[in-house]
Amino acid sequence: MFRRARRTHESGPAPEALRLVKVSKTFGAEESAVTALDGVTLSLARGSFTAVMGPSGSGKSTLLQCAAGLDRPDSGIVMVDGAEMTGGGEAELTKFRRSRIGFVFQQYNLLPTLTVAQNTVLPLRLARRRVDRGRVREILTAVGLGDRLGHLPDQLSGGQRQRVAIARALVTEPRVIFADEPTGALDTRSARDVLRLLQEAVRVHGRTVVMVTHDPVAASYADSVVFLADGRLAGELHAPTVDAVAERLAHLGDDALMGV
Ligand SMILES: Nc1ncnc2c1ncn2[C@@H]1O[C@H](COP(=O)(O)OP(=O)(O)OP(=O)(O)O)[C@@H](O)[C@H]1O
Repeated sequence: MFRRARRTHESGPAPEALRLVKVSKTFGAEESAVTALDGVTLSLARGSFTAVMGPSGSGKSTLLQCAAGLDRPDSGIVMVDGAEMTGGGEAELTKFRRSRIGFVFQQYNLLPTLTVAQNTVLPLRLARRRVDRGRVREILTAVGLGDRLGHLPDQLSGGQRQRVAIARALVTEPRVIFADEPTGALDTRSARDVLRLLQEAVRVHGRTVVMVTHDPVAASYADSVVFLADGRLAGELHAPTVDAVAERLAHLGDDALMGV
């Protein structure tokens, strides 16, 4: 069962959208075991935009997958919007994801035989929720695709496809949107459009966004950056600039090389 956390004082800190407590995940067994996450504890406020960065293999995608309920940690607790996600069965987890979580992937993950509008409403259909066509048109217009509702994905550019994916993530009004390298396959200008849309989801619509990226420019659109190294948190940077992020990343590399 998903347990709802008891309310604490009204005047307490900003409500949390996401909390991870000592989350660990190991792949493989014995000699071939790889600890991808090693006791990660993290708390993100509602309405925040956080980038997750770190060297290749540091556990970023695993963190996102576990936090989003796409994978299960071996131990630890994941709470989304005050409800614990790590307890229930598969059906319950799916329901939980559909109601509270949106996803944006590097390769868009659109269904090729469905139109832009049909791809966008897919999460509503899967959750058997009502489709408000006016609202769908509004969301697609907001991402700059108001005149592409009937197009198929292969009639769109990469940037346009990613904007459909963002519309699809927004349509269920999720608490948290997880984005795994959302600009990894895009040119600079399309990447900027996508990052601005994610920023707008946070600033205008109060969503919480967690984005894995390798790119210091992309990370600079976030409110803060958390760094991972060897499956552990390795620092945080608020109001990140491109230079500050790049410098911190370079030092993470040094630490890894020195085996720190
Ligand atoms: N399904 C899996 N089976 C076995 N090992 C895995 C699996 N997924 C991840 N790993 C291992 O766990 C570690 C962390 O991987 P993860 O993909 O989370 O890192 P990452 O920081 O996202 O890397 P990258 O930046 O290269 O995408 C790596 O050593 C990886 O090889």
